[in-house]
Amino acid sequence: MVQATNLGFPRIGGQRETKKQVESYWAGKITEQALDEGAVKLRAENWKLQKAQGLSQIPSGDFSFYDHVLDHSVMFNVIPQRFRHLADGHERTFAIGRGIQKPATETQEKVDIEAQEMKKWFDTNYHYIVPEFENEQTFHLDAQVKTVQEFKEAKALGIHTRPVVLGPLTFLLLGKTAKNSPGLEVLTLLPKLLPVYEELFAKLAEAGADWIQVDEPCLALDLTPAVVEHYRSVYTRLTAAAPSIKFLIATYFGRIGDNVSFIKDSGVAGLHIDLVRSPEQLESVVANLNKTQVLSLGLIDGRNIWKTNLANALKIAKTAVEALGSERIFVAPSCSLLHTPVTLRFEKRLASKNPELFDWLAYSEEKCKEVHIIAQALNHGVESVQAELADNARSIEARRTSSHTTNSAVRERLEAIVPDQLRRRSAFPERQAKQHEAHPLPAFPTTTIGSFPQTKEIRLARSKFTKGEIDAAAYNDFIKQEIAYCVKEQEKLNLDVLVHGEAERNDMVAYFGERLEGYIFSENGWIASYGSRCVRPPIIFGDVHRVNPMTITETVYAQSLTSKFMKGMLTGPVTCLQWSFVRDDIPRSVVCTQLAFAIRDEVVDLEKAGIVHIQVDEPAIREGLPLRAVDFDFYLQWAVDAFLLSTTGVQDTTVIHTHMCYSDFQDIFQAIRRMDADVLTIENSKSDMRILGAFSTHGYNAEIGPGVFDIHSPRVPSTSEMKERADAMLKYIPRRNLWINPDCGLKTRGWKEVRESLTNMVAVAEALRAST
Ligand code: MET
Ligand SMILES: [Zn+2]
Repeated sequence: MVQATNLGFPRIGGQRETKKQVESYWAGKITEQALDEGAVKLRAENWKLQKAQGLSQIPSGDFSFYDHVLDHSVMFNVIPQRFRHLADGHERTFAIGRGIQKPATETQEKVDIEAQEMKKWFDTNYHYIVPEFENEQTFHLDAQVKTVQEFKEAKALGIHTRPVVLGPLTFLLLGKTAKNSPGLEVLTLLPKLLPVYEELFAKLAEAGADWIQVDEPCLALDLTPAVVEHYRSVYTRLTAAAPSIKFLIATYFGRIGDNVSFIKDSGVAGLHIDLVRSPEQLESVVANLNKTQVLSLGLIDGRNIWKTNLANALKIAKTAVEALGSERIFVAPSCSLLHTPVTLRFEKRLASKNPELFDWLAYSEEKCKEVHIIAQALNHGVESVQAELADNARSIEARRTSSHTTNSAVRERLEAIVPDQLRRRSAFPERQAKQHEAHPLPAFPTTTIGSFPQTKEIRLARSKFTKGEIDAAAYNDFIKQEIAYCVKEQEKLNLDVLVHGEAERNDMVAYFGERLEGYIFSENGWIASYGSRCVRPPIIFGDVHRVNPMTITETVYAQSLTSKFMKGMLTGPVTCLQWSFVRDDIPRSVVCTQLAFAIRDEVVDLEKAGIVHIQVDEPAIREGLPLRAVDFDFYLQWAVDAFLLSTTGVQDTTVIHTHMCYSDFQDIFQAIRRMDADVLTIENSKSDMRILGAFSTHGYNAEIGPGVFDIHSPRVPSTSEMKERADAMLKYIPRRNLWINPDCGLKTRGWKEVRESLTNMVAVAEALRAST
């Protein structure tokens, strides 16, 4: 029998219950016990729901309040030095993720601990907390052993689950070394780490687990033969130590490639591969399995919201069944459904207002159903799911032939691109001279990345407006007041290049999507981004184009309130692409170019309206980088071209800024240079200056503002700590090129901390100017 399985279910809850509870807990509104009870309830619902959709292998241990990588760090006692004095429990886990700051009281000294570094999870917009290892690292299982607990919890409900564990190699490879342990090779920690994994697996076996899913997404990366050799020895050892357990190694987000070589003799019982991203790998993987190993087919896209073409998926599955036999086949989503919204059940508006498009969608719940249908068809013949397959075929055909997805004017404009549309008029040095002369600024100019606190009041006004409780005029007035307030605050802070604060934007991509043709919006399509934060990616279903200006009114109004420079703020084409659910019927590069034209039109209009500084954010450009080096160039070519297309329509004196955050930029260094921005503000505050080394070695000559403080943490950075960072930056960056700014937008923070942080930040610039 082919098994219908899943790799992981979203943990946020169909109506973001987890997010709401975690945030209430942080705010002191609910107790730790209530928080735990909420989670128990949600896990039970998720398991039951997956069962009801017909899955036979359901994951457990995939839940998390904050981040599953952080949970593994905690479970294995990988606690950075600065958090070790805190008692174990949620409080400490959250502290590692968010940092903590408490004022001194009579009985207690002040607490001020920086959060642990956060990074993007492979090529997704999910962020994980980076494990930090040191030379003297010890590992042991914590008292809770979350994975075992959750397995038992499901068992008590009568649901036998497949526990999910992050594999030891990926866990180590995703980590970084602590400051006190430079040069530590993380894989040398394996001998110390593996006994703890053995203990964990023994505990799971004792609790009754038979299959365990071990996630090793690093297998989709380019690995050296030495690392693959580690895979071989690690899994040979782990499987021998747990003979009653069947291990399923899960890879996803790309092809396993030659790394598959260790699987055959490693003792593992099965392998999961992503056949959505890399359908071509099926044959070679089949050839590399031994005579009993199971192949889990990732046939349902875990990264997107479109219905699966079940006929196609079934065809692939049948080839696999013919090769291996049905006992050796699992059907599954391509990766954990963490990256897909929970259920279409609450998409009421889309269902009634846009039934055509609604019919094309499948969220996690519906994807579980698709897995089941494929397994049924394989086990009991297509007749057994005739109606489901027919309905799916009808829906796929309707989307394919819909008249709403193509626009011939857009297609023609794309055909007509000429090279001049991809370059500025002069090279950077010449532009810089002209810009400094035409629009002088003090040395070490200060600015922010764009957003200011999205307060309760702002959210309330927006929600009233959306519900029709206030009209557009009232809402626009409200936004104007917010802009005025934000401008005034920045003047008081004495910042040099101001922003309007983005009060009118719920989300930096959705805001533009709502103003572009080709996009549509869900009501409840939330996915986890970091910690408790969720995002609701807009959906690109058709050819994208701009009908009207999108940001001119707000920017021009903001400029009218100040004699300082007002920076226009736009989201770049690659980020719009990356943070949307993108149509899968034309290449991503084409969609990206369509977006680039829309942004280009806006940039040109901002310039016409007298705006001198224009920022086109591309925080997601690194995130879109393919996982394998051979695929880099192709992506970077079209992605950077799209950025250039969007930004080069202006005169030399117009200052183009871009911003990037939370990724390893070293890999795309040449591409960043080719983007040819005049000013690059980049996240750096938690990365220990690693990026700056690359900027100086590779000779980056444009202006740059490596963030001097981390905006994800509620703590207020002191002037001295930021000054220290800025001094270190000056070792790499010439004085005339250094900007002083936070590492990202401030929308998640409160005004009080923002004021305090920026006061300290402006003091850094003043101190730098005073010192020669
Ligand atoms: C994730 S990057 C955010 C950039 C945006 N302009 C902001 O300030 O919020
Ligand atoms: Zn950012």
